[in-house]
Amino acid sequence: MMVDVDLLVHRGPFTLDVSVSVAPGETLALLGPNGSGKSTMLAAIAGLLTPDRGTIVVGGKVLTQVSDASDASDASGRNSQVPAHRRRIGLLGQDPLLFPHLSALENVAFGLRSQGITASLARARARQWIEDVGLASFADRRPAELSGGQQQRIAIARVLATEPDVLLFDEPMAALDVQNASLVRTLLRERLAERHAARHATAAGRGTGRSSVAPATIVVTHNVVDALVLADRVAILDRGRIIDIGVVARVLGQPANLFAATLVGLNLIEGIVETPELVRTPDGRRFSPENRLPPVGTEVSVVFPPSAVTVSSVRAATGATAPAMPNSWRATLELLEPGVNGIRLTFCNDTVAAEAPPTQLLAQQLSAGDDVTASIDPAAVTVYPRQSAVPKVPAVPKVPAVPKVPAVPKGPGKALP
Ligand SMILES: Nc1ncnc2c1ncn2[C@@H]1O[C@H](COP(=O)(O)OP(=O)(O)OP(=O)(O)O)[C@@H](O)[C@H]1O
Repeated sequence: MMVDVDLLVHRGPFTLDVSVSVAPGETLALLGPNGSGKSTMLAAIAGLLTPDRGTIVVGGKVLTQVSDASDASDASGRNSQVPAHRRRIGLLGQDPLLFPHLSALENVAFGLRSQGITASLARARARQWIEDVGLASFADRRPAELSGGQQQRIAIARVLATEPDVLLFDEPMAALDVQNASLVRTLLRERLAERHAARHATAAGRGTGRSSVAPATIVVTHNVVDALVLADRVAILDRGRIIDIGVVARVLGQPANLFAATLVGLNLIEGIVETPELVRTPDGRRFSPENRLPPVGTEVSVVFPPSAVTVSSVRAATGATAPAMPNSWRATLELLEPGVNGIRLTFCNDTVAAEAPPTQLLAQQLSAGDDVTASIDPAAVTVYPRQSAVPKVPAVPKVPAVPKVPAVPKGPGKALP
């Protein structure tokens, strides 16, 4: 179902101030630095905390309405807060939080039972869901007899079985090793695609019949792979505000802020087009990329990979004066650390990073504290107009698409480790 969120939350000196809508069947990945307010936003949507002001509307039904700093349940009747357990919102964090004394099957059936479904029907549906997450032969085990990845898959079955109107995932893969994270991610993608195929549950004869509209999904993550695999749109949250939102390819493919750029392994500097061939940055760097530039005067983002930056010792440079050429600048090496494709170099008072093969650094005997000339390959520089404000991109209902080849085997005897 469509979820519309407009929130103001104060937590000590921190303020969350966000407004976002997610369409039925759409998955929004929420990315942002530590402490930017991602979990606070989910907690408010789930009804676990009352905002200082704002509204949360799901499928046209008002779940939270707080018009000022007064208590949400005040006597005036203007404000309202539907309790968390009556929200039809499925919340899954990095901890599966299964009941330890119940079997996997009973855990999944529990949520259905609490919706008033009879014991036998709840067990039948729970068994089907456990099959769907590839753990049919583990149905009678208790959580302590399951691996972390298996427990998380049972938790996914539990949350999906109740057919919530909104799904909230708070770093669901964060506690898993790489292999299990990949399995759970694939499983989530497939099960979400199924959920998003409208009326899937009803057509399959195991839905409650109430949920003919696909849920809106929000996934909080620090992992760019989660966004690429699961999301239709990405929102970047920074210090309690959404600083960018849009389709995954734009927000992560043409990053408009340092956080998104760093996440996808790129440098980003902001500048202004000074001449048809030249961009100048506020700190005086000049870039002359090979590609055509936007019109003179346009504020732009200059983006390039660390591997496109080469450094040479100023000691070794001939006639070493301040570099006058575009695409190069003086810097002081701060840190040398292992990188993805070599040694990663960072510089004093600079957000730019470089990456160089160890042999190149050894040949120059470079170490922290050395003054260097950094040069950039102009062919590797991308320049595009700067995103000045959060773009108004409407939530777009997703076209249902169920993957043809399930990556997670189903049914007894095919359970994954
Ligand atoms: N229970 C609380 N009481 C007071 N302040 C809190 C509470 N929980 C979180 N905060 C503060 O609210 C701000 C946002 O925290 P939140 O957990 O929402 O961020 P986050 O983006 O989810 O961070 P992370 O990526 O580290 O999980 C932080 O400044 C944090 O210190």
